[in-house]
Amino acid sequence: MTTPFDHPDTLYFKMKTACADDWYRYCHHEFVQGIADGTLPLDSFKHYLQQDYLFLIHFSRAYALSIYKADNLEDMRAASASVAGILSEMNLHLEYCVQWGMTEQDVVGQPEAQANMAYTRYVLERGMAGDILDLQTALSPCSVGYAEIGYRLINDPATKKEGNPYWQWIQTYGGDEFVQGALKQIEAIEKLAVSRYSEGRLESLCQTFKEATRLEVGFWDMGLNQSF
Ligand SMILES: Cc1ncc(CO)c(N)n1
Repeated sequence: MTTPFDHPDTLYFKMKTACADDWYRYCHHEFVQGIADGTLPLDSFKHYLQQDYLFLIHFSRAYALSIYKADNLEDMRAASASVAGILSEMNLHLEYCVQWGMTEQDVVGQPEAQANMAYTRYVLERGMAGDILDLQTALSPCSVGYAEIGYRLINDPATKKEGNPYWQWIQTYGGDEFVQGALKQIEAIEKLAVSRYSEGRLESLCQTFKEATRLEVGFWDMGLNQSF
């Protein structure tokens, strides 16, 4: 399947293909398959979604750091729109939680799973220790990966649509708004690369991208196993 995310001459594509095996494990994880065919145990999804709510709180902090680290006002505005996008993505989670009789207070009162803490703090650390390109690289497996997954599931005829309890999730991440946000993220990296990329940085950037991708795999595992 050709996707809007795969332009071979982008830095994003270079970093993704440098960790192709990990990327495949992320995008084709058993958890994702269970969402696609509706067979994922509901308790795994509930655990995942509550953890993801906590994830998005820290993830929006990391995106907020990209406002601080931006090179110019235009990039600050774009980063600010991304923060707003994440804070509205959280509404999906709350809608599901309300159906399960949970309030926002119940969700934010949950302990944070280790896989969750590892991922969000890793991204924040890359952003604090590095520059804006390191930070945007650490953020990208999250924002682009979910769009790639959602886009594939929406367009795959094998995906169960009717009666799939996870269809709303698929629609959120495969929907136009999220996909456009992901394309903006790829563009943002391209734009930063003009002034900040040199070949000497490639290895370290690929490492950051790969670690974030592996942490995404760990996040699905955490959901599936309902672990803390
Ligand atoms: C763990 C994780 N990765 C990516 C996204 C997409 O924003 C999300 N909601 N959660």
